[in-house]
Amino acid sequence: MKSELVLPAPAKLNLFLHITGRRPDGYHALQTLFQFLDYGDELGFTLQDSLALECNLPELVNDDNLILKAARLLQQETGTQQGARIRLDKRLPMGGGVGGGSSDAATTLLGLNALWDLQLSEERLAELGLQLGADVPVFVRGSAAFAEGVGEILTPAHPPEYWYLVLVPDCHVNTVKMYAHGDLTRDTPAIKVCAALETYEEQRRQNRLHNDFEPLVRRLYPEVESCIRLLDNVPNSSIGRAMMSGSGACVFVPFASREQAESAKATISSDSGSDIEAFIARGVNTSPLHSTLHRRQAVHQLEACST
Ligand SMILES: C[C@](O)(CO)[C@H](O)COP(=O)(O)OP(=O)(O)OC[C@H]1O[C@@H](n2ccc(N)nc2=O)[C@H](O)[C@@H]1O
Ligand SMILES: Nc1ncnc2c1ncn2[C@@H]1O[C@H](COP(=O)(O)OP(=O)(O)OP(=O)(O)O)[C@@H](O)[C@H]1O
Repeated sequence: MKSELVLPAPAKLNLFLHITGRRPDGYHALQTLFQFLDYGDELGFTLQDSLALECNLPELVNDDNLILKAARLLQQETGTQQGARIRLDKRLPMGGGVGGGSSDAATTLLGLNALWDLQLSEERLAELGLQLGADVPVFVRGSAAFAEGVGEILTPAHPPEYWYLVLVPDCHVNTVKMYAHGDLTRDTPAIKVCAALETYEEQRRQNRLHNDFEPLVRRLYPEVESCIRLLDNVPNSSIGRAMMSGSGACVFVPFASREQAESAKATISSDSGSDIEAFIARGVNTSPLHSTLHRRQAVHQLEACST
């Protein structure tokens, strides 16, 4: 039986997000700090003649799925005739602002590049990824980063790797609609990359970080507003205030340890008496996708040495 290449597709958080302008093509100029979470979807890749996608959520199996788009883009780019059975175990909330679809696309680009032995550089894969979505390049590069442009100009960053309690409000926020909304703030002054990175932790401690989507999304989606209030008002040992990721809906709050995040999660579910979906994950500056691929490469090198 052919073996399956199993790879993670981690979530991301936007630790802050500024919209600094709108380009002539309608896309928005951003400045944002991306960090990965050690939590996400799982993909499995097995060689076969044709392309096929399987998923625990059957409604995600369609031609618009970014996984199939990424696989076809690689076939077009390289002319390869190879195919694959791709298994998606979907765990990340959709329309959650944690980049699930984009991460799946990036894992597919890196996974099939390895499975089909295409030898494309990470730089080329990031360029291909940008054709699929503005959030794909950071997942391809695999390093926490300060991002500019539409999110593709990346400067590696090393924010503290806190534990996060992430609440998943019971609503889907449509990214395209939020970017198009008349009330969105689009004129946050641009900051210098070195200043942004040097002062990040101090700004965070002083609760001075912000996400330009947040006021609009809180106003339009009461579910998001109430999750942020819940995180800010329930007594807990968080080390900062709650913020929203991307264009929403997920909101997150940092803790110094997993235990503290677990205990806040328990307090929130008992005090609020609600069953809001939540998960705990660690912020990591190297993508779990890249850690897995590096381990796999090291094992292959060891095997090659011992034969
Ligand atoms: C909100 C974020 O998640 C922050 O990281 C991203 O900016 C969204 O990235 P994404 O979901 O990968 O977005 P894409 O799939 O590339 O674009 C969807 C739509 O969002 C709008 N869009 C996206 C990114 C951007 N910098 N400006 C935009 O105006 C465009 O109308 C675009 O047609
Ligand atoms: N593999 C995929 N997984 C999830 N959604 C996908 C996928 N491929 C395409 N989509 C489509 O993309 C939409 C948004 O998905 P996603 O989960 O990436 O949103 P998001 O977390 O808000 O992303 P972002 O933070 O990049 O704005 C979904 O509603 C779905 O229609």
